[in-house]
Amino acid sequence: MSQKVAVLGTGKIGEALLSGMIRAGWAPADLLVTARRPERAEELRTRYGVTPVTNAEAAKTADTLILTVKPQDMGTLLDELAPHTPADRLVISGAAGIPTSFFEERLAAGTPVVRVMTNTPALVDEAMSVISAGSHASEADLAHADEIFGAVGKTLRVPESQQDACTALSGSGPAYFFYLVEAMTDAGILLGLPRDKAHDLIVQSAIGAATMLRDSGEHPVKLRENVTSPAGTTISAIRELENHGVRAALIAALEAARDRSRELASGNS
Ligand SMILES: NC(=O)C1=CN([C@@H]2O[C@H](COP(=O)(O)OP(=O)(O)OC[C@H]3O[C@@H](n4cnc5c(N)ncnc54)[C@H](O)[C@@H]3O)[C@@H](O)[C@H]2O)C=CC1
Ligand SMILES: O=C(O)[C@@H]1CCC=N1
Repeated sequence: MSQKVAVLGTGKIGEALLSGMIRAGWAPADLLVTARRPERAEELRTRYGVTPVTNAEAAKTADTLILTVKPQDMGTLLDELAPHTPADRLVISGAAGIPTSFFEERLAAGTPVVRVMTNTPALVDEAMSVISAGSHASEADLAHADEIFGAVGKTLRVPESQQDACTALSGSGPAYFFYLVEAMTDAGILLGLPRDKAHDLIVQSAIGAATMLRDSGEHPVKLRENVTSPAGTTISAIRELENHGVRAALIAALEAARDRSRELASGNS
């Protein structure tokens, strides 16, 4: 019998995962979805051929439940699921901050829980998903999570104690790059370029730099040094970045993201 997987709270991340699983060969007939609004559930059925169900039906029917609601909505969802979820279901949480113990305390004793932090490049099969086991999750459970999230990009297993740091780095990471592109495009405007041309120049430079980081085997410092000619243009820009404390700002920013992830664990809204 085929294994059924349900995505509960199918918003941006849930849909990105669902669409990637289908691209990777999962049969839509084996995929269930839940959504708060009926129009959203119908949209998912039309777009992907998956079956919308209630949260309780998903818990009763699916072997694996992937919970992709906001951290602040997780307590309410678990209240709804707990009476209907047998202890042999694999529960995978995609929420920032919430520890596996939060789920273990609210579900039947012994329920296997896996915590995953993915990111939005799941939409283009370039996600970075970081996976950790709760106290009852087996190697087979982790392998199943690897298989699901492997459909949308790379996966990495880490101890749960590192999840908040990973959330700051790769979970939120794409936003920092989008922010940089936005700011550098503004700089292009200041320098007199039309916005669309500035955008294209920066995006292609980002793609080129990202490909070199991934494929060249060189350290980022070496790659940057190769761009930085003596008495040239790049070093003039780097001096301004250092003068404005950009490195320190990035370190502080990621520390703040890590701290916010920790706060979400206590249900802070
Ligand atoms: N957006 C991002 O870049 C990332 C988000 N995450 C995590 O993924 C989770 C989802 O984030 P997004 O997809 O951005 O949020 P979203 O708001 O797009 O999706 C959450 C969905 O859950 C639905 N929902 C809430 N309570 C429900 C319930 N009881 N039953 C059924 N549906 C319910 C909402 O209507 C919404 O459509 C969050 O926990 C977030 O921490 C993780 C990695 C990256
Ligand atoms: O901003 C957030 O809380 C979510 C989690 C990681 C990325 N987005």
